[in-house]
Amino acid sequence: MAQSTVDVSGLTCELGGRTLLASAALTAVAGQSVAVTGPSGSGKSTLLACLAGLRRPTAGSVEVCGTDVLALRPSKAAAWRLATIGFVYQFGELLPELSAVENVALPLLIGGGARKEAYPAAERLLDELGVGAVADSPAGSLSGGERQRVAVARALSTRPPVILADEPTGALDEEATDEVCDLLFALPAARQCTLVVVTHNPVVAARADLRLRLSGGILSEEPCPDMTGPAGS
Ligand SMILES: Nc1ncnc2c1ncn2[C@@H]1O[C@H](COP(=O)(O)OP(=O)(O)OP(=O)(O)O)[C@@H](O)[C@H]1O
Repeated sequence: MAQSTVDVSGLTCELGGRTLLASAALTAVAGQSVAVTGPSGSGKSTLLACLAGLRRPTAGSVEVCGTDVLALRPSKAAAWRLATIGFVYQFGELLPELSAVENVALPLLIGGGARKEAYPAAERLLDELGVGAVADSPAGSLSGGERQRVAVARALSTRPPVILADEPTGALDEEATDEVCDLLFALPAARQCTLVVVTHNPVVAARADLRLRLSGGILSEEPCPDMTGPAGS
């Protein structure tokens, strides 16, 4: 069996007097996609923050690609995160004054990469993701769909084994949602990475290999939805 890239157990997180995660468990392997749904405020983003070592849980263990995330020293955590995790957020969170290619090259430059390698690599990624034509456009001028594709390219720039996407299609119309989903859900197989997507959209969640729901602190597996009926058609 493939080795887990994400291995979480007993994850408990109490915040503001609420138990957002009560002994949650999650295991995912390279090549697998996971969707997490649940009511607003249930703690989905908090779960991602725990996976990335950005939030310290109250209890439990978080292992990502063999690293005990909770044991990471603060001085090592940022470099580990840069190499291991790519983030995609709801509004892209690109730097609007920088061009698309500059945004995508940035993680490579921050990681100590040379400009002469970072920029061609960023351009290649933008081409691969179908947004090569906007490489030199300021990120602030892009459409929602273009912005999210560029955000995915940025997340992939350091070739991380884990991609965490928090409502990556939450600001997109149906057509752009489909396009960005096509791109995102192709990543695990194409790049042998693990994708964890937080979403409110059941159509997006249905595309994942593993669907989890977080509600009342309980993270539980959801059965494969029937998308053939009137509600899903
Ligand atoms: N630093 C904090 N201190 C106290 N409460 C917090 C803190 N950060 C987040 N919360 C609360 O924790 C709860 C869970 O937040 P989180 O963003 O993880 O939920 P979510 O499921 O991702 O929500 P949404 O779907 O609306 O994005 C919310 O009620 C939020 O207000």
